[in-house]
Amino acid sequence: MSDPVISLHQVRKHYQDISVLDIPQLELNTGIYWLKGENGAGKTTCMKVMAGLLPFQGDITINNTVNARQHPVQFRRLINYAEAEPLYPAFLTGRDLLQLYFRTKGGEREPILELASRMGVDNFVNNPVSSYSSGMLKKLSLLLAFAGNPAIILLDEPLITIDTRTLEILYDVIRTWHQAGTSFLITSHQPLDPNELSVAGTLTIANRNITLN
Ligand SMILES: Nc1ncnc2c1ncn2[C@@H]1O[C@H](COP(=O)(O)OP(=O)(O)OP(=O)(O)O)[C@@H](O)[C@H]1O
Repeated sequence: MSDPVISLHQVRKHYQDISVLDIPQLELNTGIYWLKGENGAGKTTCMKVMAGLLPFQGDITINNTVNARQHPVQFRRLINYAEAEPLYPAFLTGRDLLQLYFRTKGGEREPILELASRMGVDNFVNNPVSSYSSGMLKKLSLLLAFAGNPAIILLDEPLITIDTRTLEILYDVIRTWHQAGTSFLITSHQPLDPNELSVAGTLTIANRNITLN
């Protein structure tokens, strides 16, 4: 059997003294996963913890070798995260952010520039993000999530805000990247369309823990 793309061991997260996550063990093999749970269950917190954006207790490892604490730079290059409601410094342009991601995440630029053109991000990439609509911001954040050579991409509510044409492109690019070996963890309050994505498992977050079905 292949190594898990990501494994969590004794992962705990508190906000002040309130416990939000207590995950004894979770291992995901390569695939596309749907992460579901009620409002406030901890989906966003879990993604931010996995992406190395929030402090936590415990261990998270990618590809069985790259540990969030021991190899923080390498770890963050292997996991990308797109926020449900992205916010960026108002004065930056989409192009500034693309350049920043290219520098920090590495990887080939050409596929991302092609995707920018396909998604229509090209049309506004030189404008400051303060001028973007919520859908434009969402498109930019989804585009940035594909930068570099991530082993796993975390998409927080990617299906909201974007128009139907962009949704088709998103499904298509998820399928293409997945065929090339990238895994996905996707939160959505609606089930992922089985005609569009073949899901390896459903993760349910409840009572601070995650179960895989
Ligand atoms: N910065 C914070 N400070 C304190 N508590 C927080 C903070 N962020 C989230 N929480 C709490 O952590 C819990 C989990 O929140 P989280 O945003 O992870 O849930 P979620 O499953 O993504 O919810 P939703 O489906 O509503 O987006 C909630 O009880 C929330 O109030």
